[in-house]
Amino acid sequence: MYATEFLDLPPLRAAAGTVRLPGSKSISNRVLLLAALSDGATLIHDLLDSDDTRVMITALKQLGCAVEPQGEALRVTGLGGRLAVREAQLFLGNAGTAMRPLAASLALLAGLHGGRFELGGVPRMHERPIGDLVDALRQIGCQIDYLGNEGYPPLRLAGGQPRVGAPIRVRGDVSSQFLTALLLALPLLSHQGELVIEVEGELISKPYVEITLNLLRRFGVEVARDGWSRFTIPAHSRYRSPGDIHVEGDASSASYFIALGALAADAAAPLRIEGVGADSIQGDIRFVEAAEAMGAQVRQGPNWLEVWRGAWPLKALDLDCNHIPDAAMTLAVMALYASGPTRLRNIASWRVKETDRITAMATELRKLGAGVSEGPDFIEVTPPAAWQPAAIRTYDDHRIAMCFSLAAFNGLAGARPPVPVRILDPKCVAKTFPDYFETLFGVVTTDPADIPVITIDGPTASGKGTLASGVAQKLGYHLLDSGALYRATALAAQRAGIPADDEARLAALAAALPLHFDEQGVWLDGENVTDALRREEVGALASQISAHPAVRCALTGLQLAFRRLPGLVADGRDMGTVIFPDAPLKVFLTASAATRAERRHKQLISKGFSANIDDLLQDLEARDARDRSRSTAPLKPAEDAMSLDNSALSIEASVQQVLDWWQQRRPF
Ligand SMILES: Nc1ncnc2c1ncn2[C@@H]1O[C@H](COP(=O)(O)OP(=O)(O)OP(=O)(O)O)[C@@H](O)[C@H]1O
Ligand SMILES: Nc1ccn([C@@H]2O[C@H](COP(=O)(O)O)[C@@H](O)[C@H]2O)c(=O)n1
Repeated sequence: MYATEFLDLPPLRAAAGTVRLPGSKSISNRVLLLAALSDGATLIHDLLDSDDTRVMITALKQLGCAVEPQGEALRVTGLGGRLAVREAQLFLGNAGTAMRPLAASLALLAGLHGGRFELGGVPRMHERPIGDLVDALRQIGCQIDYLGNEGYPPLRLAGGQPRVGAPIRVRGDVSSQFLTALLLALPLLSHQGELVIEVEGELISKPYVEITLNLLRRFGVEVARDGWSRFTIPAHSRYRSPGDIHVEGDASSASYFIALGALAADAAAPLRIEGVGADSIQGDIRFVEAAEAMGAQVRQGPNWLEVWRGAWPLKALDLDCNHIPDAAMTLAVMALYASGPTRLRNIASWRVKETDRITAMATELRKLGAGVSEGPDFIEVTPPAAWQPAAIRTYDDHRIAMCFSLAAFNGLAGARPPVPVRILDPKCVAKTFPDYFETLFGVVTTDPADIPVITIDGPTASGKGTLASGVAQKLGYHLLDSGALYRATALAAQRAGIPADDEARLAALAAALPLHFDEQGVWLDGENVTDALRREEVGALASQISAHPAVRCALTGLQLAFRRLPGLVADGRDMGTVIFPDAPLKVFLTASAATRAERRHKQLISKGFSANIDDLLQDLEARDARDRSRSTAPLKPAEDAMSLDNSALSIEASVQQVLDWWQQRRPF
């Protein structure tokens, strides 16, 4: 997951490959609760692992429910409609799919068995209405108090005497989650008799209620429905665990990849999406129809989709989106690529989601140059006449972050030059799709020249690696320690007994190095050589063999391959001059020889190597002299490099300086 302050997406061009979707959030949290209310154990497969499911799991554990991993699945041992814990304070983050159903279930359980529960979340959760649900629960005798503002969480659920009686009336035109919460919880009271729920107003987001009914059925509760206005829970309904249950992929998350296929995949190599398809029980699967109406070509199987570009530009749309409220946000970004204005109607629920999504989408789309008009329940988007680079605010709303990533394809819509897109606070995607951006980068391609590179060159022990790693971490970029490639060649040569002057054999060795990098370090032929590479004699040998042009040539392709999305920070001697001469920021890092010898001394001692500071000083000066004087790719600043002497600068200050320079070069 990108836990950076922002993530810059360079202009993207094409998409192909296969995406495996994470589990559906709506299904995951409903299944967790139903499993917890049932008798016996339920083994849940393919559950979504995200912020919203984590708060639900934590809450269930606090309530005394056993939730344990079993292989790749999660085993939930239900409480059988009883209370194991009578008092708890539950933090539910910003998860509406946890807050509403837990509020209903715990209000009933607290009344039936005696209990006291407080439910709260992040500040935005305390701005999301829950009054209609509370009013419905009070009709049957639940005792619920508002601990903050009337009509909003946090809530206290304590006491009361829930009783079956007249039909329970609930509003259906603000959020369908109120009805879902009642449907999931009321079987707890059905030992007293049949329960009837009557919906006031036009029920919105009906497909989500269908998911609820479908899952209740899987857990043994058959709800009868009369249109969308009257629901009957039979007397003596009991939650029965189905034993095993599979969570299908998230259809709302599929929308970003369906859109991606429509924008940037070719018929010869469609984008394949696995986890949802024609058999999906999620309403957002109907996003497929909307995407097709805009021009997408789609082939589907029971649990997969293949999507590629059909009409181009996309066709403008005027659509009632009440049935796909979440996925419809993706349409608003697809609208940037349409032939005219696209109007999305009947989306008033956007205003009470993670943020006021109508206002947020309008504000951010305008930043890209789109014309946008909005009303209480609609948004109309006119594609930009001139695209602008934009830093997209995400409002702690995962869907805003994910759908705006699609704006990075503006080059396909004729933006000249194509503009990058900055996604602020990209980690908000953790709510439903923690590795969304990694998944995206796995199936998109761009012109390598569009992938930004920051080069950091300089003499031995000036702090290049430390600086490069600090900058890469802040930007979420990949890291290339090119010295490690020369050191690995040196180590392999030492082990193979190849002399330092045998250029041909050394080059052949370098060209076929069985080298692999991961979070644990550098692996040579399956052995972790991270520490071995740092030995001084390996560095000295690396300096000798790196003077051979054939060795340098053999390692060039490997270095270029590090230029991957979303960007690269590369350190070495010739990063800015030879390997990445087009890098938009080049830094030449220096420090006095004495300072560098002292730092290297400390570094070696801390790794358990013995070292003498005078010898180190001599060695590093000799190494620098050789690196500077060789004929191929000598150590020198690129003409357009920024010089940084960090002799008296802390690591943090050095990193900040480079980030400041980088920021000045960015168009945001
Ligand atoms: N600004 C700084 N202030 C103090 N110490 C630093 C600073 N920058 C780096 N160091 C320390 O100096 C040592 C050498 O740094 P580093 O390994 O990053 O240098 P390098 O230039 O990459 O070396 P090499 O030439 O071997 O690749 C490390 O122990 C690091 O923590
Ligand atoms: N781009 C590069 C990087 C390194 N070298 C040579 O390798 C030696 C070891 O590098 P470290 O950065 O790990 O110390 C170095 O002395 C250089 O001779 C290079 O030539 N080009």
